[in-house]
Amino acid sequence: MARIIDGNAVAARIREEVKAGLAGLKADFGVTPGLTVVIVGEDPASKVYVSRKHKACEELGIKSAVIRLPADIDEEALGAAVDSLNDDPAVHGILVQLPLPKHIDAEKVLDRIRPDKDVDGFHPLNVGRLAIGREALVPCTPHGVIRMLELEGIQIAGKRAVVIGRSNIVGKPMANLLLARNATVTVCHSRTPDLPAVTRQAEILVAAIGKPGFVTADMVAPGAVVIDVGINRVGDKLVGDVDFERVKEVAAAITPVPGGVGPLTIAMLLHNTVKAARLQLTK
Ligand SMILES: Nc1nc2c(c(=O)[nH]1)N[C@@H](CN(C=O)c1ccc(C(=O)N[C@@H](CCC(=O)O)C(=O)O)cc1)CN2
Repeated sequence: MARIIDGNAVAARIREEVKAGLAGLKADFGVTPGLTVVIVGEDPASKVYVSRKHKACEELGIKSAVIRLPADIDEEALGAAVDSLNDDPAVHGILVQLPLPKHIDAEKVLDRIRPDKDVDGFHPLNVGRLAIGREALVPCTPHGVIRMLELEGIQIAGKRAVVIGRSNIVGKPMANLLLARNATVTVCHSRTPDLPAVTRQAEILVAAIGKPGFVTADMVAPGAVVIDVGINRVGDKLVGDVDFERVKEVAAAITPVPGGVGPLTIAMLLHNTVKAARLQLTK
């Protein structure tokens, strides 16, 4: 049976690293970094995630603020709120919680965040810098997966990695991060012919599709490392994109849902907030 990777334990180790980074910022510049999260509307899951982000900041000693805006706010008013955070020197990190209401063009709003305050790493400048191997603020979830592999002692260089899903938030940055660490990377998606034949080649398989139980045991090579990025609500249960119970019998290591990749998203946000502050202070 596979080793079950404990995402909460990995997140705790990352928070210790962030603590050291915070102490370094204090010592070098006398600064405590500030993160502001903007949430629009009343999506229940988003509210939970935003309050977890706030709590995680407070626990570590990062200044945290949450701006709550009504669901019917127009795009320009939301953009103006971002502009004022861009101009506020006490705010080192800005995050607009997704999803946004349908009438708002999320891309336009995210593009308005100053790239050096873009702690989500979604701004085209950060996306491009990551793609060409330059220093960047990197999306939290895929960066968390990389840190998890590293801290768990799982080798990436020289491995065949397959990423299922090509979203801008997870799939594409995940592929770029694995490539930057010298994996041989294949990205699969809804138009990939014979997807199981491709996934069976993977030594590291990352599932980021958003379909409960999509990855079945016959799609996984014996001894593979399986990382489940899916967070799907089925009834009152939270399940991943991987059929955990069966795949764990085939894989060498696997992440559960909940308790796998999810906790790393917030830990890496803390990391990015400290990194953003340092970027701004050393300009
Ligand atoms: N601006 C952003 N919006 C969203 C992001 C993001 O990275 N930036 N990611 C997701 C939501 N998200 C953070 O915002 C997030 C998702 C899941 C978890 C987490 O800890 N999951 C736990 C279980 C949580 C539960 O019980 O509901 C787990 O998997 O163990 C944290 C943050 C979409 N929006």
